[in-house]
Amino acid sequence: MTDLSERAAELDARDPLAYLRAEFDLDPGVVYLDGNSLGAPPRRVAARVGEVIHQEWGRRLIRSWQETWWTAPERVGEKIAPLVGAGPGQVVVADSTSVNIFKALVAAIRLTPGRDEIVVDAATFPTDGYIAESVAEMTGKVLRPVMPDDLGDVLGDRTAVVLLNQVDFKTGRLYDMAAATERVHEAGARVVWDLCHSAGVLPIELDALGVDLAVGCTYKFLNGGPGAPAFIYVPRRLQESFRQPLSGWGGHRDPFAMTPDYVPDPGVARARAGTPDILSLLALEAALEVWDGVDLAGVRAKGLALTGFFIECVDELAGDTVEVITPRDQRRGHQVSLRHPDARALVPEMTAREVIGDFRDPDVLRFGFAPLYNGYAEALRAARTLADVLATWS
Ligand SMILES: Cc1ncc(COP(=O)(O)O)c(C=O)c1O
Ligand SMILES: Nc1c(O)cccc1C(=O)C[C@H](N)C(=O)O
Repeated sequence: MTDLSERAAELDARDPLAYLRAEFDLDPGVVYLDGNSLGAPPRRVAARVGEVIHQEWGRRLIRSWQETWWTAPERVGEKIAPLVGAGPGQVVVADSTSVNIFKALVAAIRLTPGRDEIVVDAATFPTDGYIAESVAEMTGKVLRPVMPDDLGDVLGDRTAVVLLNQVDFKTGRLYDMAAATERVHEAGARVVWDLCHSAGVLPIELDALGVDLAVGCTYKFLNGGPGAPAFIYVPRRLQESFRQPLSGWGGHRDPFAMTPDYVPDPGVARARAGTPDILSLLALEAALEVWDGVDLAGVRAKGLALTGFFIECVDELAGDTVEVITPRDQRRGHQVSLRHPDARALVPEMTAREVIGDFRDPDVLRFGFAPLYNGYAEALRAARTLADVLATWS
C-alpha cells in the first residue's frame, strides 16, 4: 500500500503536465475519471462565454455574424487541426458527430461509384452503426458489420466505405490507423475514422496516413462542454469531389448572396450545413486554448503511464475480483475498462465515494484518464475506492 502511495506521490511530483490541472474548474474532493464521456471545464470558458453574451451578442448584436461569428467554424477547426495531424484548411467544426458521420458516409459513397457495401465496426458506439444503417437504406447499399480485427475477411471490390473507430468506446482498445487505412485503400475503398475517443489522446496523423475522411467529438478529451459541436476532416485532395448530402446554406460558396441555386464552398466549409451554434462553438474555442504549447507526445506518454499505473493498482488491490479488458500493452487509449458482473451497481457506489467513472452494458466499469487534469494519486484513490467497495460487496 505504502509503496503505491509513494510511487503515486513521486510520479505526480515529476509530472511535467501537472501544472495544467489549475486550468480546470474541478472539485478537489472528487476524482473525475469520465473525461472520455464529458471533459472537465477549463476555467477560461466561463469568462469567455460571459464576454460573448455581454459583448458580442449584447453590444455588437447582429453585427457579430459578419465580424467574427460566421467564420468561427473554420477558425476553431484550425485549432483542432494540429491535434489530429491535419494541415490548414481541412478541418471544420459543425453539427454533431452523428450528423458528420452521415455527411461523411454519403460523401464517401458518392466517391466510390459501382460499389455496394458499407463496412462498419461491429462493436462501434451505437450512433455510428445506426447512421450507417440508415445511409445503407437510403442509398440502397448493403451494411456489413465486422470486428475491426476481421476487416480482411470482408474488404473487396464491393466495398464502398469503411467506418472505423480509432479507440473502442467500451474496451478502450486502440486500433492501428495506418494499417487499417492501407488495407481499405488496397481494396479501392474509402475510410472514415471516428476519432471521438482518440482526439486529444495521442498524436494522430490524418494527412500523413492519407485518411479519406474523419469525424470526432469535442466534448470528451477536448473539453468543449456538453453538446459542443463536432469536427469533420476533409483533406484538400478530396475537397472538390466531396459532395455531402446536407447542402444547407452554411456550406454555400456565398451564403449571404442567398441565391436559389446551391454552389458548394470550394474548401472545407462545404462540410457545413446550417447556422453554427455560436455559444457552444466559442466555448469550445476557449477550451482549446489550454492545448497551446502542449506537446501531444507528452500527453500520450502521461496517458499511458497513468492508465498503466491504474491497472497496476487495480491488479494489486482488486485483481482477484475484476478483469481488466483494456489491452495492457500500448494498444489502448486513455481509458481503462474493467469487467465485473455487478458493474452496474458498483459505479454508483464509487460515485457516492466521490470517484466518478461510468458503466457500459452489460458488465463494464470505465475509467477515463485525462492527462491534462488527472494525476497518479487520483488513479490510486480510484483503485482503492474500487477495492473498498468490492470488499464490502455481497
Ligand atoms: C465513438 C463515438 N461516436 C459518436 C459519439 C456521439 O455522437 P454525438 O455527439 O452525435 O452524440 C460518441 C459518444 O457519444 C462516441 O463515443
Ligand atoms: N454524448 C453523451 C451524452 O450526450 C450523454 C452521455 C454520454 C455521452 C457520451 O459521449 C457517451 C460516450 N460516447 C461513450 O463512450 O459512451
